[in-house]
Amino acid sequence: MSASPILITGGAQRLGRHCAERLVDDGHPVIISYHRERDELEALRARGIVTLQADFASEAGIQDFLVRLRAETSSLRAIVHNASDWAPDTTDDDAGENFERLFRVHMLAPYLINLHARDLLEACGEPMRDIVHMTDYVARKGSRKHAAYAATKAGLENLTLSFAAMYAPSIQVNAIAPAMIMLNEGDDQAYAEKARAKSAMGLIPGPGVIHQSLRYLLDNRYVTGITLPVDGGRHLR
Ligand SMILES: NC(=O)C1=CN([C@@H]2O[C@H](COP(=O)(O)OP(=O)(O)OC[C@H]3O[C@@H](n4cnc5c(N)ncnc54)[C@H](OP(=O)(O)O)[C@@H]3O)[C@@H](O)[C@H]2O)C=CC1
Ligand SMILES: Nc1nc2c(c(=O)[nH]1)N=C([C@H](O)[C@@H](O)CO)CN2
Repeated sequence: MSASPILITGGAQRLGRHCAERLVDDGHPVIISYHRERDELEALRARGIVTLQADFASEAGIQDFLVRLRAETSSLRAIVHNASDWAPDTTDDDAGENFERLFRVHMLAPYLINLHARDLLEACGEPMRDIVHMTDYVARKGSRKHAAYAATKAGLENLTLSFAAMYAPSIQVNAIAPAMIMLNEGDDQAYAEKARAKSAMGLIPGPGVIHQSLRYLLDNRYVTGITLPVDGGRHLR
């Protein structure tokens, strides 16, 4: 029986792409979702990674993705809910729409995909099956400029507890809560230095630490319902 694929949502760039490529190196078939088509996707496709378009900003988009996911595979080894919109708060008329969009991307999409793709995980013939939610250090701290983002990540963190209880023992459900892992385009040296100073480890590690954390959860059959901080000791500063 061939191995069941691992689904990584939002896997076209940055952390999700790094993990998708490393999981292929580890021998897993991988499916990613992407929001925007772009040339870089060809390199992933060339490695045999299946790419499915998705817009999780609406329930219709989430349901449409699920239909195409089921057409693509009859089982899954794991689901990594990585897709995310790091939108700052807005104070004008679209503040409510901004919050609702982040709720859909960070909470409704993982919730509906976990509910409606459970049977795909149960169909996996391998001994372990996993769901991993990518949350954020700020889920427990809040954020002055990304309150809606932080609140919806906190909701995703809470969904980890509920689904871990619902799905045990056949499916393990955990979260990874990163702090600064990699910079964004346009981040200058001053921003980078300020970001490094926020953690006890004083560095911006890059996406390898997320693959390591994901590997730990995928390989450990006795861990469920936890949130794994990967934040350089932010809480110590
Ligand atoms: N990078 C960091 O330092 C940190 C990251 N995290 C978390 O780790 C995860 C990965 O971070 P990072 O790689 O920086 O994430 P990105 O900002 O690169 O977002 C990941 C993907 O989410 C997709 N996405 C955004 N909106 C939608 C939507 N409406 N529907 C479907 N997909 C969508 C994007 O797709 P597309 O590109 O195709 O538009 C994007 O490629 C995220 O959950 C993030 O919140 C937490 C703390 C720190
Ligand atoms: N979807 C995203 N979420 C987050 C990002 C990002 O680039 N995309 N970046 C961060 C920052 O690194 C933040 O941790 C800096 O303090 C947080 N979330």
